[in-house]
Amino acid sequence: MRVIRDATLADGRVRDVRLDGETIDAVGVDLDGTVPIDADERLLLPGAIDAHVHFRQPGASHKETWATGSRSAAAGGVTTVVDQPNTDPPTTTGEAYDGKAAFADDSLVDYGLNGGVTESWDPDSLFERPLFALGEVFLADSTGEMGIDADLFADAVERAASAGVPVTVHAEDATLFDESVLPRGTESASGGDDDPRAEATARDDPDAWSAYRRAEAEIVAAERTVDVAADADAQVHLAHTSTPEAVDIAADSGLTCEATPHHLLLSRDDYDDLGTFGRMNPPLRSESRRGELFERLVDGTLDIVATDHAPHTRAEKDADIWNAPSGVPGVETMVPLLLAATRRTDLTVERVRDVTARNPAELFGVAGKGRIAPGYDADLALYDTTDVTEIDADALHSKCTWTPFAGFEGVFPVWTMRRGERVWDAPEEAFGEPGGTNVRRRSP
Ligand SMILES: NC(=O)N[C@@H](CC(=O)O)C(=O)O
Ligand SMILES: [Zn+2]
Ligand SMILES: [Zn+2]
Repeated sequence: MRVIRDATLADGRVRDVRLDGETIDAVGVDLDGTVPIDADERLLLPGAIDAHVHFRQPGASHKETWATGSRSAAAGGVTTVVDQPNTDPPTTTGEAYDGKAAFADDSLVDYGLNGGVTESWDPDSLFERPLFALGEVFLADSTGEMGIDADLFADAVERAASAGVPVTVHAEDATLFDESVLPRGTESASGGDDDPRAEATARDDPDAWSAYRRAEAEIVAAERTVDVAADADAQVHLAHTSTPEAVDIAADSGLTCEATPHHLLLSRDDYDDLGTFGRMNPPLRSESRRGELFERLVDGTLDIVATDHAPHTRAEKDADIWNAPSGVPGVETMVPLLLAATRRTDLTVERVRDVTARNPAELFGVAGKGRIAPGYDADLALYDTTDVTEIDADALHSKCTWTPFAGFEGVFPVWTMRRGERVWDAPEEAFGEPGGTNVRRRSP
């Protein structure tokens, strides 16, 4: 059996980790084994579970594919991804689920597939499939225009609850967006010559996106989601919460929530550098809200970090703020950014382990993942925490070829293992073979 020698675990203990095929056999000191893999006291983390990615197939393979997206994941220490339903066709029927599952065969990492909700969804066939979760359920339009109304949302949450499937929610209330900042003639409320909105308030600077999809729209939608979850007695998770208020609402009411690296590390102050490449939903918030969100990462209030990896091409993003698509890539830079942050903030490596692996596995019930312990999958990534690099878009592997984190510090994995198989070897710049499996297809 192979033994990873002298790995430093997140809590600082130095241990050997013995592998039996795809599984961790033992964690201990001076373990016997035939094939040694030297960790040299570098940091060994459980492979991260990114519960929120958009890998764009079917329908938009010019932005990302399962092959490119999953390589980007592996090169960032992520060994499981959860794909969202706003593809083309949307994953709102059993047939669409099966179609996406065929694309996911190309995945280098393990995965879950979510089901989505639109007026024309087919819950009967959809819930026959092994959904990772129902979601993200869009309470406002985002990429894919899958925003739904309150009644359908309540129905969908009830269906999920009776099927025992968790629900993840994109919580923004479009009726609270500030249309006064829109240019004349763009939205439903805009009229002709008698448009009531003052010319002076219309904006076209990138920060206008944050002014438009303002924080209150998320906070109110989060509150409404709490009520819907309680009525249905459902397990509900708030996706990409961008405000400390929404995190607190979740924490106080039995919901769980996630934050993205971009909402934790970027703010409205960064539009000067990012321009329209900084447009995403929910949008970047004030620097003070960003700081309060980061505090909730550090202090344990936040349940998980997930990336909302939402690639669009450079050409697509290079438009005015009202026409650029929403979303930024992130699956490859999540763990590297968080590990680098442990060097200059109060964030601990144990917390990074928990929010990227242990907690997502526990709260979504992912069998056999999220821990370095006997019986768990050998999903592992090794990091040299003294090797801090400056993030460079050219060195990343997403098909979109850009990152909002260029120039940020990152600690990237030396290698990444998916169920015992090396899927990324940084010194060799070599990927393994596809072979990712659907985490909901195995017996618990
Ligand atoms: N976050 C985004 O701005 N965009 C996402 C959709 C989403 O998660 O809302 C995308 O798929 O492009
Ligand atoms: Zn979303
Ligand atoms: Zn998303």
